[in-house]
Amino acid sequence: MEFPKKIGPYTIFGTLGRGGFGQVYIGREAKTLINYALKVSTEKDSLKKEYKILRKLSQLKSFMRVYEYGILEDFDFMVMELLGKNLEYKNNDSFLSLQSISAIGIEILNRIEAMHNANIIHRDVKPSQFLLSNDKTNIYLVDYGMAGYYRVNNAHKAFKTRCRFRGSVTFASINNHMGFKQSRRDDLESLCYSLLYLIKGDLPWKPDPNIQGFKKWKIVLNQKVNVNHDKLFQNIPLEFENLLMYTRRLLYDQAPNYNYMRSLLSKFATAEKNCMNFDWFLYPERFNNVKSFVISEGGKSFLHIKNDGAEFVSKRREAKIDIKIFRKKSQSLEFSEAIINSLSKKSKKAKKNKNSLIPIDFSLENLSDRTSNTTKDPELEPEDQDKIIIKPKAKKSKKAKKNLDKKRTKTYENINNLESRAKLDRKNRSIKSPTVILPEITLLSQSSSTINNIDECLTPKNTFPEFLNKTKILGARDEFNDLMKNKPDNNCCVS
Ligand SMILES: Nc1ncnc2c1ncn2[C@@H]1O[C@H](COP(=O)(O)OP(=O)(O)OP(=O)(O)O)[C@@H](O)[C@H]1O
Repeated sequence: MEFPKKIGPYTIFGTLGRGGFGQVYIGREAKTLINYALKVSTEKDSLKKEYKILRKLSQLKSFMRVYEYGILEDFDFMVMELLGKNLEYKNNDSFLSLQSISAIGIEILNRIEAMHNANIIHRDVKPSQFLLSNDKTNIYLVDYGMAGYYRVNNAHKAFKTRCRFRGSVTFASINNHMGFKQSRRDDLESLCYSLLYLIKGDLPWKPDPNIQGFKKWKIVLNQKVNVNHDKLFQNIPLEFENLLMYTRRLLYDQAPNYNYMRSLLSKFATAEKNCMNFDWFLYPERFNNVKSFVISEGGKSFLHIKNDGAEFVSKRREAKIDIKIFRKKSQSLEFSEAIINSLSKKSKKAKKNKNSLIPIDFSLENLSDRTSNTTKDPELEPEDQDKIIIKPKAKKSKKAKKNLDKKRTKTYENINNLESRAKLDRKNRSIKSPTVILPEITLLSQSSSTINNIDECLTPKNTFPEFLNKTKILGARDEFNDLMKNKPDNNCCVS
């Protein structure tokens, strides 16, 4: 696979993913030897909006850090924290357990809630956007290429019909298929399809690869609407059906009850710490294809040890570690706990300059370097973050620093000050979503009709524009149907 050898000061040595809007490469910063994920697009300015949104979100806990945006002659690029593998099933992957999937659902729900509280909707939620953190204790939601603001100046954006489809057809909400403007509910419906995919390993609706655009969306819409629910949720706990029905019944600008959704999922994620429900910690033997390890020394220098048969070879220098003990432990839950404990003590240890040992899958796809976490302090104020962009860890002479800065400003334009983040941050803090504690739904039968009488929303329905515009919506649906009959394959923007 061809890829550019160098982007700005980054040496590219692999591809992490390919999507509709460009490529994501793995690159190493020459001076600091820190690995990053670099998203590249040949379409001018196409990454700018995503970068701005990521700058805002990266101030929040458990969101990917983004470091800089560069403009080169042929393409734009964005430098991000390098994360682990995504949760889309590959050929030989064994399916995750219900316990693990529920925990993943809770994690992503937490990310979505935090994002919604920051006035942002994702509009492309799917398992390939769920990425493991480097220590595998956390799940991140990535790719904000389709994201946008659903609320501006504390007012929800107006409802609209005949909108362009956005997102991925398999995981899109029905309202998205219908051409209705997306809001918080659409992210949550897509989350439900993602969880269903993780449970079943597949979804029954299939876009035909030979059919593109408008027609593709029409066909999948029909499949989604007409799917037999008993079959769809066969052998799956009722809570997952409730979850989907709840998100489908949310109104356009209704504040979702994230607590209710979490309560449904938490029935299956029983371990005290959410990450302890993950299969890679519960059943490490299923995931023991770990080929190498990264050892951090006080958060500064790193050793890569390759598992070369029985021999362990350090890439840079010899490691003084009893690998046998480590391997033995890695097969057990005890080891998982050890990781988590070591992580919680990580910052203290870094200060004391003691060694910590973290296993990392060394395949290119999963390759990650914990140093990428150390470039920025997530606890810093956004203003301070700006000041230390790609700040090398190693101490440099003043002259060397000056030369490096000069070189960078020549190569690409840094646009980190595109907006006043401090202002946005203040706004964020003042907006809090209402929390509605609801009684848990107890269902007697598998039929979806049983949940029809339950009203999770305390806000009267007739205050929602969708209700007021019911006639308009029905009209739009008819219009949409007519359009689908007559229109050729265009008016689409999605994969
Ligand atoms: N920070 C990262 N660290 C590691 N891998 C990443 C990172 N960001 C993205 N990837 C990998 O690259 C893939 C594609 O990235 P992304 O979704 O951002 O690109 P895209 O062009 O918008 O894709 P799509 O069209 O599928 O939505 C992801 O599924 C993930 O596997």
